[in-house]
Amino acid sequence: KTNVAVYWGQGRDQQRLRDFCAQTDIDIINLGFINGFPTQGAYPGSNFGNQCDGNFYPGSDLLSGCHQIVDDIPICKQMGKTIMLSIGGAYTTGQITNDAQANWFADFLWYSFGPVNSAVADQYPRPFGDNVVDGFDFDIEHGGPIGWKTMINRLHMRFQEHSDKKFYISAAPQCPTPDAQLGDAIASTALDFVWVQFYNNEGCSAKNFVDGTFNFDTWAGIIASNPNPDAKLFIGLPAAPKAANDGYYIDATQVSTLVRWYMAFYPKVFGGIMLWEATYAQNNKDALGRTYYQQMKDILDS
Ligand SMILES: CNC(=N)NC(=O)NC
Repeated sequence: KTNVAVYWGQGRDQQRLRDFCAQTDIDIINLGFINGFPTQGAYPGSNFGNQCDGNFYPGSDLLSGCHQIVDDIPICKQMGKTIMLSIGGAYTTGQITNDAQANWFADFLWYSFGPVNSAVADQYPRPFGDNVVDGFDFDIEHGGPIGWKTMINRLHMRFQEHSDKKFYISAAPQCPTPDAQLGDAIASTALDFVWVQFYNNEGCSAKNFVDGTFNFDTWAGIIASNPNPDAKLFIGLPAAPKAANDGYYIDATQVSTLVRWYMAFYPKVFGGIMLWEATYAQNNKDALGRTYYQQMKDILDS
C-alpha cells in the first residue's frame, strides 16, 4: 500500500481539518506547525494559519484555543487518517543548541500532544485537548543539525514506554544530500516516513527528472539503510504551480511517468507522494474536476 500525505495548517483561506479528513484520497496529514523552538522549561510556539481562536498560553506563543482542531481530530481518526504534528516549517523562531533543550522539547511534545498522562497533567498543557497525535514530523529547513537526533531518540524512548499504540516519526528534508539539518538524524535514527522536498532546489528536484539529476536513487539508498528496515521514502511535490518557487511544479502526467518508474524500481522503499500543501492541492483541479491529491492517488493506484 502506498500513501498520499499532505501538509495542512498553512493554507490560504484553508478549510477545516475535517474537510480534508473526509477526502478518501488523503491518507496522512501533517499538521503544520510547531514553529517556535523553546528554551529549556519554556513552551514552544505554534501557528495553524486561520485556525484556532488567537489565544495563547500566558507568556508563550503556543496557541491555546485550537477548537476546530480539537473537534476535527476525532473525525480524522474515525476516517482512518494518520495525523502527524509537524515541527518547523519555513518560518521558525528559536534554536535548539544543546541536548537538555532537545530533550525538554521532545518531552513537551510527548506529554502535551501524545497520550494523556494524569501524572504530568499539572506540568504540561493539552493544546489539542485529549486528542493524541499519531506521531511527529520534522520539517526543519534551516538552523543546522543540533538537537534533532537527540529529540528523535528521546521520542523513541517515550514511545517504548507506551507500547499499546504505535507512534511514528517522519522527516521532510530538502533534496540536496546530505540534508544540512536532518542528514545525521535520517542516517542514524529509526524513521517511518521520509518525504523529501523534491522542489525548490536545482539539480535534485522532480522537475530535474528530464535532465537526469532528480536524485531519488540517492535518497532510496539513504532510506534503505535507515535503522528502521521498513522506512518509507515519499516523493514530495508542490501541489500547484504557486506552491513552490517558479518552475518546480510538475503536472500529473509528468508525475505519473516518474512514479511508475521509481515505484517499480524501488518497490520496498517507495512509500507514496507528499504534497505541499492541502489547500493548494484542493484548488488545483484538472479538466475532470479532480483535485491534485485525487490525481496523485489515481497514479499510485493505477
Ligand atoms: C518553503 N518551505 C516549504 N515549502 N516547506 C515544505 O514544503 N515543507 C514540507
